[in-house]
Amino acid sequence: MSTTATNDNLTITAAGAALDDLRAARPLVQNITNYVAMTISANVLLALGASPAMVHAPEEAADFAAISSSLVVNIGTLSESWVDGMRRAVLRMNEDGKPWVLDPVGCGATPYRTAVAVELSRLRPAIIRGNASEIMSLAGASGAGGKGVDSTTSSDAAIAAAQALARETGAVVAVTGETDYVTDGAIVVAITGGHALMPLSTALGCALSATVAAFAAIRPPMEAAVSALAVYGAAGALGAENLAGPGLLPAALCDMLYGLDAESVAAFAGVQVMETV
Ligand SMILES: Nc1ncnc2c1ncn2[C@@H]1O[C@H](COP(=O)(O)OP(=O)(O)O)[C@@H](O)[C@H]1O
Ligand SMILES: Cc1ncsc1CCOP(=O)(O)O
Ligand SMILES: [Mg+2]
Repeated sequence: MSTTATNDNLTITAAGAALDDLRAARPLVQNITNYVAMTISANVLLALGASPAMVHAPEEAADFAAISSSLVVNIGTLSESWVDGMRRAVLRMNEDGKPWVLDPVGCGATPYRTAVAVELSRLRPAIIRGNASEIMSLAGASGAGGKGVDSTTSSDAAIAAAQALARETGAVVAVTGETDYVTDGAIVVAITGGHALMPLSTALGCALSATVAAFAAIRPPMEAAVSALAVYGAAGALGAENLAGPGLLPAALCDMLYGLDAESVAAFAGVQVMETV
């Protein structure tokens, strides 16, 4: 595994290679996620070739972190005991030098949710992945909008906030929408793919954050985030191709992730390095 992301690693070809490596490694991914997202996140990870486990109790969250390759922390249906489990798990991951991903679901919707998202973002996540309203709110940017857990803002409008958040936290930040963007505060990478039906099926963003955690187990943060978004975007585009609506999309997405190869990733998604500050 390379330890630094150069622009050579931030390509659609590198994303296809990362998918092969992920299937070979079969990492154990701990998920502290919400009630809505648990089943689709586990199915997406299994279809990709990773091993999911949903473990959030404060009594065991840190012990499970000790045996996991990576962790996703998702605040979708948070309560104080869950947040206690999150803190314990991330501290253990940090102690062991292993990556974890933050999904700040609904950041900005309530003061409690925002405060927890801000606190977790300062605990050194490797990657933060959210929709445009969540990332702008977490960055303290004006005009974040947001409607509960849904974005009311385009990802294009959130690029500067994502860069600022990356600089402030040291995390790689992935902001998703019609076009996805990944930044370490300097480089910005645009990822195309996906389908307009995806935001109409609940928890596909959460399952994407779990996917980002799986790739973080085998790649450094920039490359992990870009690869995960490209692979997921290709599977989403392929899966939604002949559907009448969003109902069957989660199943189609899993089928496409299961069968995806590097050629299909390159055909149905794109990766473009936009700028280096
Ligand atoms: N209009 C769109 N066109 C294509 N893909 C989209 C669109 N909106 C969201 N997606 C995709 O849906 C997935 C979830 O992203 P998003 O809807 O932004 O997150 P969340 O569910 O957390 O709000 C990502 O893979 C993203 O690229
Ligand atoms: C509907 C809902 N309510 C609380 S968490 C959640 C799922 C959100 O999933 P996503 O962020 O992937 O749309
Ligand atoms: Mg979300």
